[in-house]
Amino acid sequence: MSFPPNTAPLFKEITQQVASLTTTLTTALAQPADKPPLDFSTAPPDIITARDDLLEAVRTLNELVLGPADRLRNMATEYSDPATLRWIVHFKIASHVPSSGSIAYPALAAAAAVPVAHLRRILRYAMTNGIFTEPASDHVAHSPLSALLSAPGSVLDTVGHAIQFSYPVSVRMVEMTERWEGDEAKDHTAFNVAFETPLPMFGWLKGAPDHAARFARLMTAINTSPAYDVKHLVGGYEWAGLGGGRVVDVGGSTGHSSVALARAYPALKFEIQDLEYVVEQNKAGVPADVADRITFRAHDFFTPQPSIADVFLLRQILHDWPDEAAVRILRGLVPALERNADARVLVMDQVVPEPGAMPRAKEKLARAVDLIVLSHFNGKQRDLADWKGVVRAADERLVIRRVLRPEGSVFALLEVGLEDGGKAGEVSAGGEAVVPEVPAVDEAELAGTADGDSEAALRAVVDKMDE
Ligand SMILES: C[S@@+](CC[C@H](N)C(=O)[O-])C[C@H]1O[C@@H](n2cnc3c(N)ncnc32)[C@H](O)[C@@H]1O
Repeated sequence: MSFPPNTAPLFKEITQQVASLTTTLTTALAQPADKPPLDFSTAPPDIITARDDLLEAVRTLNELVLGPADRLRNMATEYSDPATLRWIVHFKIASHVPSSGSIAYPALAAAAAVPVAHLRRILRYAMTNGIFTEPASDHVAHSPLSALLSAPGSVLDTVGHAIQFSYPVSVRMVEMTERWEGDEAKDHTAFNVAFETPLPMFGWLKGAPDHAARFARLMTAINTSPAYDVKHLVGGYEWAGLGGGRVVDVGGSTGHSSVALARAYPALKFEIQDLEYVVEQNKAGVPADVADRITFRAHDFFTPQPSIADVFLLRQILHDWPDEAAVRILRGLVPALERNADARVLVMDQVVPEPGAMPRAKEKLARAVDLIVLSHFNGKQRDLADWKGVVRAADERLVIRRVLRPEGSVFALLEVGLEDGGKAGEVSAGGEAVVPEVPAVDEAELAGTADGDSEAALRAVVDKMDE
């Protein structure tokens, strides 16, 4: 028996990567070699890439050493990791452990109101994952990991939401498929099975204030992280070229995108559209310096667009919806595009890469988000073929003219317009244009392929729903 031949070279490569990253951290960041930063998210891009490469190499080495059978066994049997974490978070164990020193198991059990026998066995398993330590016989103390679970903060919010909300949903995907066989209704999901409710997730959250508040904090944290920053919208498109044009921010929520754009482009005017109650909540909150150029309008985006504008912005809207709904939202904008030959739709959302096109860890994360939106509310993270499918299904004259990828942004900008709008390819790219000029290519790519077939099927479904 031996390890695969590429094991030793990989180990050597990892050693070199560790040495190089350590040097970079100590010199570039003046970081003591024995104390690496815990949070790499704010590090310069080259350091993040070096760390990603190292993690990928370590993962590959781990897989080589394990071999196929043990890799599968590990994947299948590590369910105790999330299960114990869920128990610890649910009973708020970490908050009862002192920040320094330790506490005896019976005292900790009494403080958390749990049976000491369960506590001891579950914590001793968790300790093998580095959560808590047992520095003296029958005493529990914090580890760096458990300390993060002891007080409110973004780590506890992320872990708590994942483990108490999404994890029970994820294990119900079998029932979702068996019960609804791929039906895309928002109330036919693994969430509905796990939470035994007929309500769609966002409707259910309205009646669950604790879950809703944590979810809102999490969304705020994500939306304010660098990859989601609204600066990518502001700098990623040729807004200045619109002169004194009008932008409709469809599903604009609080209007933070429009406010940022209004500040950067003093000639532009904005209308923020959303559901009536959202408009009522937000219309008084527009900052005074841009208030004269921003208006609100209650509008359901499943109905025809009433406003005239140069740009209809759909930021983080369509991924919330299954294909048939995304098609109806886009279709609602077509009359507005017909009214103004210069008008375009700007979709800011993720474009999932082709399988294998990015490092595995990143691809895994992107695909995990896709499974979350599928299992929770029948949403969809789309690749380019999916985007082309929904766009063409909305109206056969509608095309993706360009896909712009602002550097550092998790989202791409898809410029969508009517084929006969006469604007294709005229505007220079504000980021990397991966599809410089699309219509003819789209037709060829879609025709006769599985995507073309699904687009036709999709259009038929939506046409039927419209009847
Ligand atoms: C994920 S948020 C995106 C908000 C904003 N565009 C952004 O980028 O942060 C989705 C928004 O769509 C709005 N929305 C949901 N259903 C809607 C509908 N039928 N018509 C109009 N807006 C709707 C929600 O109220 C929410 O503000």
